Amino acid sequence: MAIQKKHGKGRLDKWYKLAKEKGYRARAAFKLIQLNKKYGFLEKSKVALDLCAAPGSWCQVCAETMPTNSIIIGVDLAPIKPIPKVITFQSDITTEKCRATIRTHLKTWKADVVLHDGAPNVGTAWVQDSYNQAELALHSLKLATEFLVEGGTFVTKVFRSKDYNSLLWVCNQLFAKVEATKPPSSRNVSAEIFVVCRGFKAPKRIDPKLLDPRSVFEDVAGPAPNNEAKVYNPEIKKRKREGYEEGEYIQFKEISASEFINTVDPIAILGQYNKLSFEQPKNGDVALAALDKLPETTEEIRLCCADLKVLGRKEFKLLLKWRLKVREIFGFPTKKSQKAVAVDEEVAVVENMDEELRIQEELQRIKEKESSKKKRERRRENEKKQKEIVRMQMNMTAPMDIGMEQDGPRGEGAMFRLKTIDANAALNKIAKGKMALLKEAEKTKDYDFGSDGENDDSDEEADRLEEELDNLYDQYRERKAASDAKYRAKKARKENGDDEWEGVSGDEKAGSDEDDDEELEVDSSDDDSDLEDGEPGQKLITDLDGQSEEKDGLSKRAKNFFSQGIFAEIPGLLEEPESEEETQEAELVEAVEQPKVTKKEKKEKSEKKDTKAKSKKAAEESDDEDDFEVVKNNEDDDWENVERKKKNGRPDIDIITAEAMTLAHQLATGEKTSYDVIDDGYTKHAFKDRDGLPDWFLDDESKHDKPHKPITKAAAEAIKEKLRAYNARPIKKVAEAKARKKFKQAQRLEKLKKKADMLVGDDGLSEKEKASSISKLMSQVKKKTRKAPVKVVKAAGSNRGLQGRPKGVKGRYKMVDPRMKKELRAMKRISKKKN
Ligand SMILES: C[S@@+](CC[C@H](N)C(=O)[O-])C[C@H]1O[C@@H](n2cnc3c(N)ncnc32)[C@H](O)[C@@H]1O
Repeated sequence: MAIQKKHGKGRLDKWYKLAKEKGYRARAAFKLIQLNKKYGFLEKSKVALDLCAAPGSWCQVCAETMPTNSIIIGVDLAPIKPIPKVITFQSDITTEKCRATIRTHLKTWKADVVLHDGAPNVGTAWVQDSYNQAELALHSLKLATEFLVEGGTFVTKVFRSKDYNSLLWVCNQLFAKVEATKPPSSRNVSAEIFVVCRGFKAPKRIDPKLLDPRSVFEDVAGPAPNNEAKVYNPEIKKRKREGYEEGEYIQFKEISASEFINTVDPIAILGQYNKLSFEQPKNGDVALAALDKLPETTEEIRLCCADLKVLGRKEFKLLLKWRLKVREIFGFPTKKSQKAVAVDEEVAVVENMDEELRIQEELQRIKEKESSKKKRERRRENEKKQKEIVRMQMNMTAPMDIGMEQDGPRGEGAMFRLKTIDANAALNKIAKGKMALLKEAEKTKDYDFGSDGENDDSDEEADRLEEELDNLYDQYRERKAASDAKYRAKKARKENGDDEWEGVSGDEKAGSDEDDDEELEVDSSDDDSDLEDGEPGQKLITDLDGQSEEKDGLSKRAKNFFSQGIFAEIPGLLEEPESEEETQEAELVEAVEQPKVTKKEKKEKSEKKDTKAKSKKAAEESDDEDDFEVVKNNEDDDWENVERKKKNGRPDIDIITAEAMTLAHQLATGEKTSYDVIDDGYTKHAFKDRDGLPDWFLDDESKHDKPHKPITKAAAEAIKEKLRAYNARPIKKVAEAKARKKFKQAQRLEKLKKKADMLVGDDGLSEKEKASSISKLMSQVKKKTRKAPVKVVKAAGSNRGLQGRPKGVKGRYKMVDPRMKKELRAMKRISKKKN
């Protein structure tokens, strides 16, 4: 069966597109629209309760279909973004609290319609994993019985599972009409089915057992066992109608109706398949053609064959009877005919049955073996994934490792074999494993548009896996961000439009990421933020250091850095507003526009290339480590051995700066031409196709896809110098205290200046007087204001028990208790005596 791609361009089906067009939050909206078209329950409802409503497309449909001023209440584990005219809240529908909240919203009203589209395992409902779909549906039914008005409608989604019939039975006890239907927008391959229950009977008393998952799903008997199977294989176990295997809700199995007639185990077919098909295969099936034409193959039989998973006991009986009839017509052995033959040729029949039995057993054995092997494989894969997730949670691995370790059939990583994972149903298990991890992120996550949260569509599953991986990666980044002050500082600067390195190397920046700026980033960012708070001391640090203003188009830190002595010889470095990277870029553009190169320049270029190649070769010879590059120039000794140790796998920003400096130097001294720079720009990474690649992959790639550029000794020295300067800096508190002191001094000086100016401008004073007053002022500033000593006040007489300042005491004081003083003295005396 062709499964629609849900990734890239071809991922979205028509319902998705339509939902997007119409502004619905999920394509699930169309399921309700179609159900309502068939049964028309919304138009006449004034109060609707939507259980498991996130992201809210059903609420949207209710709001636009129900009469104005209707009351619509939506509840979900996940938050629902506000919808006009809809009351929404976050709660678990299986809890008492949820019930109470609904009650407060509904007050004394009753709901005309209760909707339930819940699906555990999906969306943010990880915590509810213990509840399966049927249990959730039963919980919603329980709420419906409490809030529905008599004659009201209840719509619920159910997966065709072993509990399906039990649930239907319970619905039948409570509603006048119960119909199971599958709207066209629900995919065929999906095991979901919608049960529309109309005419709520509103019984005065409901047996609690009726709505208790334990009793409902255990006590209600399944369809009666088939006797015919016993005839052929008395050993065969009692048939279990389990519906879809756990986690394999997406399987849709179809078998030809003629095979059902032929089989010796009709029960197995009825249990395992979804449909008995009357479609002729390409090579033709005579028996099927005949079967199709038989009057016994009635319309009812055909209907039953169309969807075996919704059949009840009665329908199964009907199909089995039909099979027997057809077998008789076709002359196949039946129970009756075998009995007749048994009278005449007893031995032969026994032999026949034995043979059949043997085959049956053999088949059963093979089947069991295969399924247990599959299970084992699945478990192993899940365990592996689980371990990886744990490792990732502990920051032991990058998210890219997940799913990449195994090679697919065509050599691709497991990551790209979403369908395989899907088919193995490993996804659900993985998802369960990641519950804890995802819980948090899922809480805040926006519902993915169009993925309406069913765990039954293969492409949705695949989409979910991808979403999960994306989420994991986002969480990984968030966690990193949370633990990484540098990252936060950088982010804050970015938001303030003050990203220092933006202009220096825009491209490098993406790759260099958060750790690049090292300590400098932390400190300076702190300073910056403090400055905003208006702390004078810190403002002073920047001001006094002369870093606060941007000049010449260079950022303050870059300017500071390039103003070091080492760059003095390089002409035009500070004046040039453009960074090296920008220059490169501009030159690249220029090169594209003017591709012609003069002969002289070409020659120059090839010479330079040779030199470069030589130096590279020398470097390669002496370098055998991946993250340690030694670059040497054979001609002069101006090159430096630089340890290109990366920080957390990312290139060091200092190295990048050094490379930029080197290039600037080379350009300034004419060692390199602009064409060399252009040339260097054409690496194998330059024109990489990044379309459709996930973020985490691109992020990781960008850490390693930068060609190493040479670094001169001078540049390396500058880096070392910079680091030395940073290391020599006092700790922040000391620096702050010093700065505060300086600031206060400056303030005092400013005050003094003002006063002195006033004195000078005072015409009533002689020059001598002016001079003496100014020198007085000066001495006052210099004089240290001594703090008055603390006055000791006895808490005796009128001061005893006094609260607040004693009379006649000015300045700082301390109350002392004379009795305590005496007692202390006495104690001392006694201890002395004892000694
Ligand atoms: C298929 S989505 C519902 C889509 C919704 N009908 C719409 O149109 O947007 C299934 C929802 O069931 C919710 N859910 C699952 N278990 C739940 C629970 N115990 N209580 C509340 N919501 C639950 C999930 O959070 C998820 O959002």
